[in-house]
Amino acid sequence: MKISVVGGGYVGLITGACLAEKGHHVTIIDIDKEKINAINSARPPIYEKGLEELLARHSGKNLLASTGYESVRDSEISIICVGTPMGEDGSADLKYIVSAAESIGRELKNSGVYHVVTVKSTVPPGTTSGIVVPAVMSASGNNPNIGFAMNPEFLREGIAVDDFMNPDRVVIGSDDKKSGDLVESLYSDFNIRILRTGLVSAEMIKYASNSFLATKISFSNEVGNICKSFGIDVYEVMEGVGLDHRISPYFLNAGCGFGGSCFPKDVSALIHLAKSKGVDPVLLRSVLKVNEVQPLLIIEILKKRLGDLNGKRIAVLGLAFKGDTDDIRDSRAVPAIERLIMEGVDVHAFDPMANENMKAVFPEITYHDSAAGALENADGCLVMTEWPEFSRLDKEFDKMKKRVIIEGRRILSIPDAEGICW
Ligand SMILES: NC(=O)c1ccc[n+]([C@@H]2O[C@H](COP(=O)([O-])OP(=O)(O)OC[C@H]3O[C@@H](n4cnc5c(N)ncnc54)[C@H](O)[C@@H]3O)[C@@H](O)[C@H]2O)c1
Ligand SMILES: O=c1ccn([C@@H]2O[C@H](COP(=O)(O)OP(=O)(O)O[C@H]3O[C@H](CO)[C@@H](O)[C@H](O)[C@H]3O)[C@@H](O)[C@H]2O)c(=O)[nH]1
Repeated sequence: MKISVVGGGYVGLITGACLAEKGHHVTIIDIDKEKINAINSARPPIYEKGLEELLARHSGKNLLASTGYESVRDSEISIICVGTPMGEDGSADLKYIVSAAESIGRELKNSGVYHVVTVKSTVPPGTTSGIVVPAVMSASGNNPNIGFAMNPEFLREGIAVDDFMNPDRVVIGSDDKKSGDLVESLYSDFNIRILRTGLVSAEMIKYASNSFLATKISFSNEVGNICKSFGIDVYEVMEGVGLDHRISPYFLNAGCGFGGSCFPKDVSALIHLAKSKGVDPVLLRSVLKVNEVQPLLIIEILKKRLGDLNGKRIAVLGLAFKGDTDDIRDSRAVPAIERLIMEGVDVHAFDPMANENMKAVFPEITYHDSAAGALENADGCLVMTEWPEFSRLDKEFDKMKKRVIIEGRRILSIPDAEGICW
């Protein structure tokens, strides 16, 4: 099938590359020229396991990239994957969605070929029918050959290719059968459960899924904080809790909280949606509250161990919002470093992949190429990201003045680290 993917970020690029791997002819459209050039030269603009190989196999062949929307006219499906960032009031900002929908609509003017516009971006319920449909229809001169669908994406960064290729489920929302059927045909050889719903349910499933996962994490963190005060190991507790198949063992890892481009943004958007209808989302508000406080707790523990932090040298290991990515969006390291700077700390940071990205946020701190470099002469150390390579650290901590090590993620394998909530 000929497919146009609009937006070549994490979701669009993975979607495009994976659909090319499935044999489709894909054009990725993005307004960012650098990204387009990178994709066309088979250079991944983001780090994602397996992406380089996919681009090497398909770029310039059945995977093309362009800053123009011309390919839409020739495609049977366009998939909107542009960003829906958090607005100032916590709501989802839909300006990129509107502009993408209008551009798609313009290309479909007078086209006699049936085309389905599919929204994959995370959007509030009602967006596809209330914003995308009118924008496309008006720009296309009310072309009757256009259908609409909503196909939320559940991939995780770091293992995005594997998640896209082997999802737990595919959700396809449509208000007419023909549109949904065409999108479903994209997944015909995926051998997984496909759930067909209306447009608004598909949109809401994404928010409810992310909010539930975020709730599991905040719940574990709260239980962890209680456990720590009793000297109980929350990881042992959650192992026991997660053995109940009604709960499952996943997303119960306590620590310094959830970051990333999705959980904080999507929980905030759902809170905003609830309030707009006069519903008070008590639980979701608490999920965010626990998450805001959690990274600051690690600083409190550090203070208990070291006293006044002013002038102290502190190593921060891990800047990415989780392991296996260079993405720092809403990383829990950000509020922690902000607080350290406020306390007058000399911050020495290391991340295997995210140093460069963090330099744009905190140009004033010192970055190192290795954990050992950051730990040299440090008074204390905070571990903020679950990078697997941190589990091999031990002798490196001997470079510190004294081994005062606080973990925000359960990743170290040394006996003398103190956990944030264990
Ligand atoms: N990142 C994830 O893990 C993930 C997973 C599932 C769903 N989502 C959702 O998918 C959507 C995209 O997220 P992302 O992380 O890929 O965002 P991103 O910021 O990495 O990428 C968005 C891309 O869209 C491009 N863009 C913006 N306006 C455009 C336009 N008018 N035409 C063409 N391109 C345009 C930008 O240049 C950018 O490259 C969001 O709604 C997000 O919530 C993200
Ligand atoms: O038990 C856990 C699991 C995760 N995290 C943290 O939660 C955040 C998010 O992790 P993860 O869900 O693995 O990463 P994302 O790539 O943000 O993926 C989430 O957000 C995506 C965007 O919507 C969804 O598609 C995915 O299904 C959803 O897992 C990270 O900071 C993790 O450190 C924990 O603290 N404890």
